[in-house]
Amino acid sequence: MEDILKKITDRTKADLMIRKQNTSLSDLRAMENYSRETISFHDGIKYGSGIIAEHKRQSPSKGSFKCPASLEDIVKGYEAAGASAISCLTDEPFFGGTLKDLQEARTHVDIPILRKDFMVDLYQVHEARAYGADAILLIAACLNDEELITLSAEAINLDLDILFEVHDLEELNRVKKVVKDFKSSSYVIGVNNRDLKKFKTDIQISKDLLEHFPKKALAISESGISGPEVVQELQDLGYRGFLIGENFMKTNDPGRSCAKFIKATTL
Ligand SMILES: O=C(O)c1ccccc1NCC(=O)[C@H](O)[C@H](O)COP(=O)(O)O
Repeated sequence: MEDILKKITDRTKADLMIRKQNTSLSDLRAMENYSRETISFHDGIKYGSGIIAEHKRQSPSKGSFKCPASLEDIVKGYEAAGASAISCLTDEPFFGGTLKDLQEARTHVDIPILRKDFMVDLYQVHEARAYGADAILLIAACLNDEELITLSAEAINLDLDILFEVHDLEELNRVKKVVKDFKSSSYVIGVNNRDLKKFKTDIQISKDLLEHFPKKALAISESGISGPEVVQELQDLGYRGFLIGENFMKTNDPGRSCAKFIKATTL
């Protein structure tokens, strides 16, 4: 596991001990969103613009984005722009997000929402459900094979879609072993273009890995997508989804930036 991921997941595990003491599983199950009907993240991407627009206040690589817009304006703006889904960061120490952000976003939009966090424990899958997510992120680099299987089974059980994230062929092969036993053919695999050691992004990683994808997977490219021409290039290769944060959050009006971006990808 890369150092920054270890740092983040160590902190996540420590924070989880406190959250579990404060809020039991039955408290989570009693929350209103826990029993709502989820919206398909997979279908939202497959049949929409493919843009997964991210709400993130800060990141380890870029620091604070100092975006003056409110969460409400941002997520409503993303939906109005034609985003297929929203990615909502809920990690607080490194990304400045909260579960309350997820819960609030849910009240403002009707498109699917991905809980963007570092999932290492079944409890977090229940949190995602309780706070209004439709999908969770499972990062192969943070999980061993058994954990990947256990967390994905729980997500499916709770009607949550899964975005499996990989950085290289070895991780992709591990995810392929997990999804081959899935009854449903609707699974989503994302390639993260960010090198977590150097914090540099390179879309060549997406280009190189696509030929190794399982045929039925919906392919997503994540991070460092700098403009509509990159989306076009990756779309031509077979990518269907594009997870974009910085490009929108570094502007004063992320919704407007997203609208311009989506318009330019469909010209
Ligand atoms: O963004 C980071 O610095 C980062 C560092 C360590 C782990 C994950 C990190 N980012 C999470 C993401 O995957 C991105 O927020 C997402 O793909 C959007 O990327 P971008 O469009 O480059 O903001």
